[in-house]
Amino acid sequence: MSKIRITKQFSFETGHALYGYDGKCKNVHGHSYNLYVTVIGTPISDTTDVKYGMVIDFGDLKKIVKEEIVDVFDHATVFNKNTPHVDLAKELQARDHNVLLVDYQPTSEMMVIDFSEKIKQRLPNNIKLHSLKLSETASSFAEWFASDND
Ligand SMILES: Nc1nc2c(c(=O)[nH]1)N=C([C@H](O)[C@H](O)COP(=O)(O)OP(=O)(O)OP(=O)(O)O)CN2
Ligand SMILES: [Zn+2]
Repeated sequence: MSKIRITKQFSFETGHALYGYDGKCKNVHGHSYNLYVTVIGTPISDTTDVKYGMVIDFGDLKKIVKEEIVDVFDHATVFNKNTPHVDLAKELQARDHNVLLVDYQPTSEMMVIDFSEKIKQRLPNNIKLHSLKLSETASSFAEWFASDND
């Protein structure tokens, strides 16, 4: 049976700031992120399986990505916890804001690496993460490919 790639798109609104950056993105601001998740596998060939003909049910993929990423990042503001922004984060958290402290500079590149690790650990053994595309503006995106990183 052929290997097939399937893709599901997700969107979420997230704030961030790039501490130490030499441009406007050092300021706290937000993006309407789009995330394209592509997995690869063989469509189920067992005619008695309720998932017959599917690599993975889009709904099952949605559940994984929603729990690991969308529900965590949507309407949160992301700061690098290794920078003085941690003080700002603590102040916001004390005022009941949804703040996410991460162990990296929250660029598209670093976020997509983080997302790849989170999604990979939730996929069934027979399904492989093929690639991710994360766009933060209409003209800017970062991509992760398993083939570049295995
Ligand atoms: N390699 C990266 N460069 C920049 C990132 C990033 O994640 N990776 N992020 C930013 C800012 O967070 C912000 O996204 C600005 O990006 P940019 O595409 O420059 O946004 P503009 O609105 O200026 O884009 P135009 O569509 O060209 O107006 C900065 N750099
Ligand atoms: Zn930005």
